Amino acid sequence: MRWWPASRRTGRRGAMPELEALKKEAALRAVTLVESGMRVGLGTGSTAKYAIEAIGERLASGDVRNVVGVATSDVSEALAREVGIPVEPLDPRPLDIAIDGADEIDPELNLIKGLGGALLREKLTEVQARRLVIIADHTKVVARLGEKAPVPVEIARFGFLSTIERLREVVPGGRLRQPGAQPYVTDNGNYIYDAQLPAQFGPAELERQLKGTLGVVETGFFLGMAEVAFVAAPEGVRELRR
Ligand SMILES: O=C(CO)[C@H](O)[C@H](O)COP(=O)(O)O
Repeated sequence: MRWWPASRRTGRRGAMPELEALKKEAALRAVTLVESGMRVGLGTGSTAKYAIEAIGERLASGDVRNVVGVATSDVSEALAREVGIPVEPLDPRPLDIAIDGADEIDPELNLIKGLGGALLREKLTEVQARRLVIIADHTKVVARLGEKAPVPVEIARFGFLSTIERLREVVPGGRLRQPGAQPYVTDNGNYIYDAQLPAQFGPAELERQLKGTLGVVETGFFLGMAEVAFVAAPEGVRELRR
């Protein structure tokens, strides 16, 4: 584990609320790993947004050249284009690096992702990255997954009530994500079921059971995928490795 004192990286803090400033610090640290010519997986969420903006700034200043992004959501693709990052669709070639946020990070760097709704495209993209770099503020670090966040499970719309019944046999607690009158719809046209994790469970076994449930498209468990996490706290940015 390594620390960078906050003052050495960003100097004076502005009026940005503290957590936002921390997310940005983590993002800026990760973006130093982007080099000219790289194909970069662009994550989704309020932390990944800072990384996308910073990559755009590095391209605009000429600090790096010929960087191409592969976006994990429609929102991130739009932002990437806005800040001048050329975007390509995902194809079978490996990505040099992917930079993304997370909802929870355990000591083994297993993750819960998908509270932002992009888990399927994130997993499809990031599994092809030579390095998955996670950026987060310190509130995302937990001793065990499920401490604070549910695990989002993307499910097909067709027959979703039946799928939820089957899911409840695996994880009794949980609910369909429904921010308003209608369920939340992912970029892929699916719904999300936010499953409350039992107190005792093995993430790999639960992932296997969830993936084996008819109607489940993908889960927000990202197990054994992240190489490093840059976690920003008031004391500085910690580098966590498995
Ligand atoms: O997995 C994600 C989106 O699907 C995000 O990376 C995750 O929800 C963290 O988001 P934020 O940086 O806004 O806290």
